[in-house]
Amino acid sequence: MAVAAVSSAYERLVAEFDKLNTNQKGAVAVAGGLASIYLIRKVLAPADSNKPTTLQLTGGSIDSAKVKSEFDAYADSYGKGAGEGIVDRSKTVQLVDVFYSLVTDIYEWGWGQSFHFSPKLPHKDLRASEAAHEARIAALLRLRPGMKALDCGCGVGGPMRTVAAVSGAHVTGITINQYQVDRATHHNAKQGLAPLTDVVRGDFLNMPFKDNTFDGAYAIEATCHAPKLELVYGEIFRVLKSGSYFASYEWVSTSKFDSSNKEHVKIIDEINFGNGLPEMRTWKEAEDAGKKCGFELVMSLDLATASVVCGPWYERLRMGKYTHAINHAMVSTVDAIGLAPKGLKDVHHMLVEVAKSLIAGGETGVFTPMHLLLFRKP
Ligand SMILES: C=C(CC[C@@H](C)[C@H]1CC[C@H]2C3=CC[C@H]4[C@H](C)[C@@H](O)CC[C@]4(C)[C@H]3CC[C@]12C)C(C)C
Ligand SMILES: C[S@@+](CC[C@H](N)C(=O)[O-])C[C@H]1O[C@@H](n2cnc3c(N)ncnc32)[C@H](O)[C@@H]1O
Repeated sequence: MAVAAVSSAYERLVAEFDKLNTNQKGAVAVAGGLASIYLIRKVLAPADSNKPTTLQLTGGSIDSAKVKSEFDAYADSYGKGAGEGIVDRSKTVQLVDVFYSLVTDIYEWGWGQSFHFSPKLPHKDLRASEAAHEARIAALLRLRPGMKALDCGCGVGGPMRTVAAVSGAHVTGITINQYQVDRATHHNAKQGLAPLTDVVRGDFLNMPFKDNTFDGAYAIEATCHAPKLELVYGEIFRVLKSGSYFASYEWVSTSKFDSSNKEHVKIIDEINFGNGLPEMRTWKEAEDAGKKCGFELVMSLDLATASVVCGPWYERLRMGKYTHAINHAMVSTVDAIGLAPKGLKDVHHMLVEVAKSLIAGGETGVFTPMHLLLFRKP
């Protein structure tokens, strides 16, 4: 029956195609050719051969048979009440580890090796704008050759490779997720940055480094995962040498957020769920957390509103909405025919939805993923 339906649809298409004039036939052929090339590259071998293909998507450190049950347990850990976030905060670190096993391949496949947003720069493409956002960190920390820097929550290492390459400093990255350690180490070696980088698996609330080890530290869109900001800022303070700087691009709610506005609360709830966040802090709470740990506040600035020459930070997500739909069809297909772990389509669906919530957070202005905080250890 399905075969008959496909064959009749095909015949109707051929009949419609026959009715077109020569120019229209040419245009359809070119469009069809380009669409096929896009799909073949994405499914079998994307342009950047370091990216996983659709057929290579995994559940990270999670056994493929357990992806569905781990995702369901992750989803159940979020409260249904307004603004609740992760109900049992003591499970945050473990849930974040699961979250990154579930999303890391999809992020690399659909976004790249830097798991953050960046302001788009004039006459610069996405990669150049991303690199500039990362290089700003090296400048703020005054890094130079011979120094040792810490990347707190390093993902698969996109930012650490830029920071090491532009500054010549050595960068140690820490992430809670073993799969990310393996990916980051692989990319570092492949890009010739092994001598200037190290990646360790560990909890940034309890880091395996001695007091006063680093000449600078940074966190890009990562400390938002801590159950309490003071816990991670306090650890960073401990491992930094005195006189050195800590820079963070923080995920926070802005002054426009109104906790009595149901729409605002819904947007933030959805952002928390689709991004593995225990809760959302205000920009003021983030500033205060750093000061409470002993840091001097040197700079506090929302980069989302500081400069929007080439459109807002969420434009890349808005532009990608058709690609996300095609991606969803591809992931659902490989999931259904058993070529990807069962449950991966649920993970992808969560990301399709969170893209909309992030755009809503940006459009209403209640949320920013790039509030720059620069602290100094006295
Ligand atoms: C800092 C964090 C992650 C920030 C971003 C890197 C990611 C936030 C939302 C992610 C995505 C949303 C939609 C996905 C799309 C449906 C899929 O087909 C391809 C990947 C996405 C574009 C994905 C990519 C990464 C994000 C933009 C958080 C976790 C603190
Ligand atoms: C959104 S990713 C950002 C990664 C990287 N900074 C980048 O911009 O590409 C957040 C990172 O924080 C890490 N992380 C979250 N909680 C952590 C914890 N308790 N200890 C160590 N790393 C953690 C995650 O594993 C992930 O690597």
